[in-house]
Amino acid sequence: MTQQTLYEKLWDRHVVDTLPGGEALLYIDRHLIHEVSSPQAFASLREKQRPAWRPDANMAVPDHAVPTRNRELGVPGIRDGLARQQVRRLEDNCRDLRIPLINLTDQRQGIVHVVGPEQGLTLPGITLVCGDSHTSTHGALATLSMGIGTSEVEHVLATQTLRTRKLKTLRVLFHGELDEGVTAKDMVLAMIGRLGTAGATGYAIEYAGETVEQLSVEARMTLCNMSIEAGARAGLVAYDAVTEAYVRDRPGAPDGAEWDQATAHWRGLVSDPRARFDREEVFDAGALEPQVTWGTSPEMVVPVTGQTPDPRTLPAGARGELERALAYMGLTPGQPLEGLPIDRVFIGSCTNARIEDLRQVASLVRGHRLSPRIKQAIIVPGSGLVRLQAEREGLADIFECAGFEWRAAGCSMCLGMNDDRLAPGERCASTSNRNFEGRQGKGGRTHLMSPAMAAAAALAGVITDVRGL
Ligand SMILES: CC(C)[C@H](C(=O)O)[C@@H](O)C(=O)O
Ligand code: SF4
Repeated sequence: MTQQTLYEKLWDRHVVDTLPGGEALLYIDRHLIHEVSSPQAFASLREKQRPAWRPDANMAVPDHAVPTRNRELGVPGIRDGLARQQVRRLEDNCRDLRIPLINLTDQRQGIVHVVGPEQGLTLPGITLVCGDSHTSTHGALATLSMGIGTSEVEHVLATQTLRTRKLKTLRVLFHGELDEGVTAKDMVLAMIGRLGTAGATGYAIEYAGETVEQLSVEARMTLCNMSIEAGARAGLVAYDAVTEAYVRDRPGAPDGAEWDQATAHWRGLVSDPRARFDREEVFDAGALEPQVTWGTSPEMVVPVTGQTPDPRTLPAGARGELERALAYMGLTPGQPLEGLPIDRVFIGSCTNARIEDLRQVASLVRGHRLSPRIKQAIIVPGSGLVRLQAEREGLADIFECAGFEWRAAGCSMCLGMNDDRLAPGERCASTSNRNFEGRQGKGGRTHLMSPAMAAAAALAGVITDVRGL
């Protein structure tokens, strides 16, 4: 029997046609929509008077531009005019094309990549796209998921298909047991550190090995989420009993006889034992330390016990990027990361704002107070349902007693498109996925890390090794 990788199986089952020039037409089972990347697509369809081909295959939710305070005010409560218009336009567009929308005041609202899996809109074996690069997140459920551009959003709305090229396959194997305080975030940051931000360009990454098998679906989402930060278009984890337990009873999951049929099919969503990958990378997860980025790209990452690099160790022509990053970050060559004073803490984003992330933070900050050095520490749940769950479990009280601000769901300070921003020069311990210049606000300095490490930084007021807490 031919041996196929998971990616190849998902691909073959969705190809509608092969096109001249090496592209294929791929059937798209699920399309998720947010307010930032969709307006032109809707406008163009309106101009051409084209309807949505399958409105019910879509789901829209505003997340990027939404405020994380005063949410009871709904859309009129959005202070920024542009943001208000974006959210309003999403509502209007969905009404016009009869596309289901989870609106701002709906309890299920949240970051599109948190909402999809939570609602069972993301299912094993399907193809899923969204006009957002972190759509790779959904691959944690053995879903072929990819970020697309605005013109492709239009194409998917109109035809329920995507023109795309087949990716190469990269298997990233993690062996060994993670140390206490070391998480999926550290695994993926270490991977990006080794591969570089363009290291997996043109590939779909499948995460495998016993470390990955031991991870929860939420942690697998953290891995898949940041695949794009290594240049990969998609991330995948094979279907197993962990996946099955996660999907069961989700609102969009099949039930009754359909559940049995579906799971019988889903159990085949694994790479065959002798399937050939185009490339393989192996990591010793047991030797991993908590990771922290020091620079302005996710690949500029070191273990927390490490230090910033020294550009002088590179040939003269190659120093520019490091020098610029160090200058922007206000750091010097060879400076240790541990002990670096932090101004703000952001715990949130589609990488790390699910309930398990919040439980981990709560377990560390319970009964403690934020360091007086910290100007502000915010915790932004990935969805309204995560927020509700955290409140039920008493986590929100723990956060507030410790001095954190407890907010409503959205992308928040992951990117400066809403009210939550860094001021110039401020240094932030952040659980998000991008540390580009100005990403969290003009002149802001971002250090990416796990929720556990961000919690440790909040208590210590400086970057600190969570293993010592
Ligand atoms: C605004 C949106 C299109 C963008 C993305 O594609 O990823 C954003 O979510 C991000 O994280 O930078
Ligand atoms: S949380 Fe951040 S990375 Fe995720 S979709 Fe929103 S802006 Fe993009």
